[in-house]
Amino acid sequence: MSLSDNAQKLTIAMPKGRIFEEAVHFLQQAGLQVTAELQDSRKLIIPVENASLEFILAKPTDVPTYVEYGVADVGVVGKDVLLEEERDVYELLNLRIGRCRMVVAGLPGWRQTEAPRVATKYPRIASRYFREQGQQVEVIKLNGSVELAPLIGLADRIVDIVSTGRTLKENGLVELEHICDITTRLIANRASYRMKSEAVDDIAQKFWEAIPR
Ligand SMILES: Nc1ncnc2c1ncn2[C@@H]1O[C@H](COP(=O)(O)OP(=O)(O)OP(=O)(O)O)[C@@H](O)[C@H]1O
Ligand SMILES: O=P(O)(O)OC[C@H]1O[C@H](OP(=O)(O)OP(=O)(O)O)[C@H](O)[C@@H]1O
Repeated sequence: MSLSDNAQKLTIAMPKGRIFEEAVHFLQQAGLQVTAELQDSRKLIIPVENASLEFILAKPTDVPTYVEYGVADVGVVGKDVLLEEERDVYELLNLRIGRCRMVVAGLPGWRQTEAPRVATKYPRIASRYFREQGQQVEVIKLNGSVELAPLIGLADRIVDIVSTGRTLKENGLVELEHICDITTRLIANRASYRMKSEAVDDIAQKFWEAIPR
């Protein structure tokens, strides 16, 4: 049964920013009628004509929040955000897009110091990683351009995302430890997964078939 025949309206939270284009292309590959409005408009709520679908365009870090609270039934979001935000949602699919990796990085020739400082956009991921490594660190939360921290003496190391490695290289930093690989995921609200199971299963099936293999 197609979504348009399905009486259950589905709200999908989409991540604005870096992976938005890739996510929109994925939706098109999954056969969803994505209009140019989804890409060109500044609107944040975009209904899909003739389909029981509605997109909300959110900051990536907020996608799991909208899904946990049920104002979005499903969401497209990076695994880094899921690991950092720890929201109570179902993770349905690894979409295998938005590929990158979470690493520890710093200046070459870095040496262990007493309780080193680690700067990151991901304090929970960083704290958990160093705890698992048995290392005591002071985590400093930043909201972006994290590579600055070792260059200006704010921190000894950073925990951040890398994909091409260009930002690290152009700032004279090197990868020191690999934490985990990151890709984009499809998540669902727990109640929607039961109450709108037909519509959620339908969209999950369409996404499953569109996953690059
Ligand atoms: N360099 C990268 N290469 C590939 N994917 C990335 C990269 N950086 C982030 N991502 C993925 O894209 C998602 C969104 O990243 P983006 O930078 O757009 O969000 P953000 O950090 O919330 O935005 P902002 O940088 O404006 O604060 C991340 O959650 C991650 O999964
Ligand atoms: O390995 P690269 O291809 O150079 O990508 C890595 C950069 O991408 C992300 O930054 P983003 O552009 O998302 O901005 P931000 O620093 O504000 O997070 C990440 O924080 C790194 O800075």
